Amino acid sequence: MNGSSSASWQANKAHEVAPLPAPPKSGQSLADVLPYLLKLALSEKQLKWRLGAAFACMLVSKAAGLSGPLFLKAAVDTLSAGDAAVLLPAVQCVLCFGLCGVVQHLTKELTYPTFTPISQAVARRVAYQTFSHVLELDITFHMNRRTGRLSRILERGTRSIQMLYRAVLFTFAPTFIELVFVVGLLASRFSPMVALLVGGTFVLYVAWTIAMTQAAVEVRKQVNQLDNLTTSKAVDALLNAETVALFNNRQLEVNQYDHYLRGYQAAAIQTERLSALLNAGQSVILSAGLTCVMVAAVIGGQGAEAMAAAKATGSSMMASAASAMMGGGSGAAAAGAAGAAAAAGAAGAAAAAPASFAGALASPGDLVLLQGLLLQLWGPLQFLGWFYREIRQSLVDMEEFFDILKTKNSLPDGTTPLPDVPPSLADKLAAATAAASNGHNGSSAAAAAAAAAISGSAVSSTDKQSLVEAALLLDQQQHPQHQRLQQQQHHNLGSADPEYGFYSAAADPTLSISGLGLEVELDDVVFGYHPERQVLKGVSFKVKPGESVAVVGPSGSGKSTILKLATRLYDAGSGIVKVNGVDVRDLQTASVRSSVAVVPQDTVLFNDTILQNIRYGKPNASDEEVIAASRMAHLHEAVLRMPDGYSTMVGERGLKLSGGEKQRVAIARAFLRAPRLLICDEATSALDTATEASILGSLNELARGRTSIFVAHRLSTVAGCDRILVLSEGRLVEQGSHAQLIASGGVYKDMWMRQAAEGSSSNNVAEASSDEEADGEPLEPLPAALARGRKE
Ligand SMILES: Nc1ncnc2c1ncn2[C@@H]1O[C@H](COP(=O)(O)OP(=O)(O)OP(=O)(O)O)[C@@H](O)[C@H]1O
Repeated sequence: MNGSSSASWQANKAHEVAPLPAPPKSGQSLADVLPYLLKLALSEKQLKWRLGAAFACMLVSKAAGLSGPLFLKAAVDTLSAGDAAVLLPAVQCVLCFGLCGVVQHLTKELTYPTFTPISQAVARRVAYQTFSHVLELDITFHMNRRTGRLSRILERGTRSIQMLYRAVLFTFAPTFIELVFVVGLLASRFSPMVALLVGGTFVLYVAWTIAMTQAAVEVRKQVNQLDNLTTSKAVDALLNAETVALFNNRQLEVNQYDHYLRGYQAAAIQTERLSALLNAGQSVILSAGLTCVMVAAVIGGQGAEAMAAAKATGSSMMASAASAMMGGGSGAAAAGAAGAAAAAGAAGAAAAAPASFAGALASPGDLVLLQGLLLQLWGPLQFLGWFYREIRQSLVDMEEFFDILKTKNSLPDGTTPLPDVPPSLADKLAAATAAASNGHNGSSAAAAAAAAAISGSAVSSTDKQSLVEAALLLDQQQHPQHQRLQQQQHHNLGSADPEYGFYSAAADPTLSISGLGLEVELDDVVFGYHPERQVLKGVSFKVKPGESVAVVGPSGSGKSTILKLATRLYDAGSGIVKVNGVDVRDLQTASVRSSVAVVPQDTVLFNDTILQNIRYGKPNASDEEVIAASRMAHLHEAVLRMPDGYSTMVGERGLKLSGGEKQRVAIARAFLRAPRLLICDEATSALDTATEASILGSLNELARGRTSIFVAHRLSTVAGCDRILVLSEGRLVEQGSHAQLIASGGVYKDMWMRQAAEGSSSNNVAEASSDEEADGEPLEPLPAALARGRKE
C-alpha cells in the first residue's frame, strides 16, 4: 500500500462532461424525442464526419445491394440466349454480382462501428449526468424510491437512447431511401402497376405494424411496472439476506417474489401473443404482396394470353415462395424465409422462363431482377417491424426515464459560499487578556486591539493577527498536549497537509481560536416529515463555534432530525436554520457539507475494502493518512488481525464487519475529514465500554476547537459536553451543562438517575450524583476519559 494507490476517480472533482439538454415535455412519441436525440448528438465533436462516413457506408451498401440483382438479371438474360459465346459475359456478370454482395456486406458492417463512438459517447454522457442528477436529488426522493426499480429505469432509459439512434439512423432512414429507389426502378423496368403494388404492400405492412404495436404499448407499460417491482423485491430480499435467513423467511420472500413474477409472466405472455399476431399479419401481407407483384410483373399488363401462360408456370413457384414466407417466424427468421422463397422463386422462374413466357414481355432476367429487388427491400422491412416495436418500447421506457430527469431537487441549492465566523468580541478579549498576562511579545498589540474591540472601534488586520496569535499561544500554553498531539499527528501521518491534523487552526493565523468550528443555529424551527405530523415543534438554540453540544431525549423525540436539518438533508417547515449566521437555504450545500463529518447512527459501508471505506472521508488521502485515522479510531489493531488487513472486503453494506468495527470505520472517516462541524449520532453505541472510553477521548480531542454535536442515549458519554440540550416530544425542554441540569433537578436529572440505577455501576454513579447534588459540586461524569478531556 502506498499513497499513490488513491486512484484518480476518487478525486472529488467533477469530470468535464457536457450537460444534457432539457428533456422533452412528453416522451410519448418520436416527434417529441427526436429533437432531443438530435441535440444530444450535435454536441459530440466528431459527429459530423462520423455521421457522414456512416451514411456514406450505408449508401454504398444499399447501392451495391440494389446493383447485384441487375447483374444477375443480365447474366440470366445472356444465358437465356443459349449461345456458348455468351459464357464469358455471363460469368463476368455473375462475378460482378458476387462483388456487389461483398461490397454490400463489408460497407454495412463498417456502418455501425463508424457511428458507435458517437452513440457510446452520448450514452455515457446521459448515464453520467443522470446518475449525477439522481445523487443530487434530495433525500426525500431517495426515501420514496425503491433502489432496484430506480436502477432498472435508468438502465432501460440509457439503453433506449442507443436503440433509437440505431433504429432511426440506420434502419428507418435507409429503408425509406431504399423503398423510393426500388419503387422507381420497378416503375421504369416493369410497369407502374408493379411499383404501385410494392408501395401498397409497404403501406399496408407499416399500417398493420403501427396498429398492432400501439396496442402492445399498454401491455409493455404493465410489463415494465412488474419488471420494476420484481427487481426491487429481489434486491430488497438479497440486501437483507441475513435477516431473511435468521427469521427463516426464505419461503415468504420467494412467494412474494413469485407473486410479482406471476404478474410479469401473464403480461409477458400477452406481449408474446400480440407479437405473434403482429408477425403473422406482417408475413401474410408480405406474402400476398409478393405474389401480387410477381403476377403483375409476369403478365406485364399483356392480356389474357400472357396471363394464362403465367398462371400455368408461375403459380407453382409462387406457391413455394408464399409457403416459405408463411413459414417464417419472426424478425430475422422471417426475413431469411422470405429471402429463401424469393431466391427459390427466382431460380425456378429463370429456369422455366424460356419455355413458358414466350409471348410475355417479362424476360427470365426481369423476374430474377424483381426477386432480387424485392428481397433487398423485404429483408429490412421485416426488421423495420421489429425496430418499430423496439422504438415504441423504448419510448415507453424513456418516459419514466425523462420523469426522473425532470424531477427537481425540492431543496434548491443556495448561492452563498459558507462564510467564516469572524472572531467574536469574547474571543478577542480572552486572547488579549491572556496574552497580556503571559507577557507575550504581541501582548501590547493584542491589548490595543482588545481595547479597540471593547470601545467598538475597528480592529486593523495586523492587530487582529497579533490578537489571534496571542490567543493561539495561550491555548498552547494552557493545553501543552495540543502541541504534542499535533507533532505526533504530523509524525504519524508523514504529511504536512494543513487540512489534516486536529490543530490545523494553528497553521492558519487568519482563523480565530474558535474560527475552526461552525456556528449552528435553529430559530423557532417547526418540522415534520409528513404535514400531518410535526416532529419538531418550535426548537431554538445556537451552537457557538468551537462549542460541544449534546442532544439527548427519549427515542423518537427528534434528536436525529435536528442533525438532518443542520446538514440540510431537509428544510425546516417554518423557522430558520442558520450556519455561520446565514440561512442554510441560501448557502451552497457543498460548501457546508465539505465542512461537516457525520458519524451516523447506522453505518452503512460500500462494498469495497476497509481502506477505501475509511478513505471516503477524504478521497485524496494517502494510505498513511488513512492508517493514522484508523489508529485514532482504535480500528488499526482489529484490521491487522484480519487475514487481508486493510484490503479486506467489507461485503454488501459492510455486513462482514461487526457493528463496532463499522462504527469505528465511520469514526475513522471523521478523523480523516477533520471537519469544522463534527456530528456524532449515537457514534459509539455499538462499542464495549473500554473501547468507547478511549474513542470518546480521541473524539473529544478531535472536537476541540471545532463545533461538535453529539446525540446519545447513554448520558455518561456526553456529560462532559459544554452544553446539553434535552428534547422531549419535539420541544427543547431543558439546556445547560451536566452539572447545571443535575442541579436544576428536571427531566435530565431523572434520566441520569434512571440510567445510573440501571447500569452495572449504578450504585456508584447514583451515590456520586446524589453526593454531588448535596454538595453542590459538579458531577464527575463517566467515562472518565471524556470528562478528563473536557476538563483539560
Ligand atoms: N424519513 C422519515 N420519514 C418519516 N418519518 C420519519 C423519518 N425519519 C424519522 N421519522 C420520524 O420522526 C420521529 C423523530 O425521529 P428521529 O430519528 O429524529 O428521533 P430520535 O430522537 O433521533 O430517535 P432515536 O433516539 O430512536 O434515534 C420519529 O417518530 C420517526 O419515526
